[in-house]
Amino acid sequence: MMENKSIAFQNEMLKTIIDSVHEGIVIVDEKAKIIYMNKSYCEFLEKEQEEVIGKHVTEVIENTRMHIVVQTGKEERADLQYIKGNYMIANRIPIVINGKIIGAVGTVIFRDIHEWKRMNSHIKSLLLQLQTYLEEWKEDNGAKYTLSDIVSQSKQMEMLKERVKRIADSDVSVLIRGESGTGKELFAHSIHQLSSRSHKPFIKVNCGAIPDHLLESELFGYEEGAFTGARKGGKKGKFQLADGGTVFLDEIGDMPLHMQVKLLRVLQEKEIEPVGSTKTVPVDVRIIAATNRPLEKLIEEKRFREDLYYRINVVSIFIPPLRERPEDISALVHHFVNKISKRAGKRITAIDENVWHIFSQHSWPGNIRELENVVEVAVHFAEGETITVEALPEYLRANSVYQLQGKTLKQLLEETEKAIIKKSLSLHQNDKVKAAEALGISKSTMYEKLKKYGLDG
Ligand SMILES: Nc1ncnc2c1ncn2[C@@H]1O[C@H](COP(=O)(O)OP(=O)(O)OP(=O)(O)O)[C@@H](O)[C@H]1O
Repeated sequence: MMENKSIAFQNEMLKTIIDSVHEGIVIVDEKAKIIYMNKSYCEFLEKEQEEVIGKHVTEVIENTRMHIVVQTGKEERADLQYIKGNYMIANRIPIVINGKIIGAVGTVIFRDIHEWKRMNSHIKSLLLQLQTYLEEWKEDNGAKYTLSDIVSQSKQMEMLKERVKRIADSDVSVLIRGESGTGKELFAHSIHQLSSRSHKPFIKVNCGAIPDHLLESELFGYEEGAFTGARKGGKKGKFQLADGGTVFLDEIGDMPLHMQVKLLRVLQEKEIEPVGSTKTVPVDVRIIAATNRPLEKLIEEKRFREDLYYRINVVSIFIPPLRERPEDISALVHHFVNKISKRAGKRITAIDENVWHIFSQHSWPGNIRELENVVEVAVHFAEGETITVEALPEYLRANSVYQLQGKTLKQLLEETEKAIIKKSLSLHQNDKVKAAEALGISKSTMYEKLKKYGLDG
């Protein structure tokens, strides 16, 4: 029993090995009937394994000599064999047990390495093309981010992520609110990724960026001849392209009223009517909308339809501005420093404490997008491996001077003096004499101040 099991195991193991190699391998018995042919060989000959097993080898392989090897018992190595328009290198080895020939093993590979290389580079270029298409497709149709791309440490954001996990898989419409640059688009991508629609397209429409007269055809497509300049054969709109997936309506607060009416009808009827067509087309999409505009106020002013508001606002997600979650700043800065320094080929190992101070005092009106831009500038302008205040954009440095935080005039003056001395030293490659000269102070005063501010190390 045990022995049987091990034979079955060995058989399976051998089959797996033989099938996993690139060479073509064939095994024949003493009558030159095929006992086994591996996958590569079958694929190359365009034959099925079941169909070749049991057949005489000459019926299956052109110009073979396997039937001769089982008679002569002489191995043949590196023989050129012409098969299916290719010269192959063939090896044929008899299997001998107790002096008796019981079969033979044959292997074939492509004749020369150039041919292999040519094939290889052909395949590589095909793969590259495929990759490019895939990336383009993903760019247009795929969600690029998932929840793990949303860097955060604050309680508010962690709770938000939990909420997103809970609602993502249902098909309800989600309205994402938050100031510009808070990460609304990131959340929209993540919701799609977590939903059962994730393998279907995620299509973004920037309602604020498309001119009024084009928005309808962008969203719902058009028929051939719908207007002058219309493409032959018409064009599919974003809703049709997203069928089965998600449409992300960014800046929905900027959608013109006449389009709001049409959008509402589509959401209610679940069908669209392409421009210039009289027929409707059913569509199955989930809606995620985002805005930084005060929709309730727009409703009061009759600039946003209340019925549409209720339709898209089944679940609403509010992303707090960065100034309300300062705990996230440090994690975000480290994340962006890593990302940007890698891309810029720079090594950044530290961030000066004054930089952290400025970051914690700033109100970040542009939220994470602003923070990312600031880090980008800082990484590029950093001299050496530390990001210092000098590398920050001018407006942040200027603002920081007016951050009094209950400090005495003496403290503020000292902080400023220290920053100026550091700047002068860095401008003069740490040459203390030159830095002192440039600031119009004596050498001894310079040394005194360096000691006072702990800059003499
Ligand atoms: N928590 C986060 N972690 C990492 N990157 C973030 C985070 N939040 C935002 N970002 C980055 O900040 C930038 C702005 O984010 P996003 O475009 O999602 O903001 P938005 O709220 O949609 O802005 P807008 O309203 O202006 O369209 C993007 O580059 C995004 O990758």
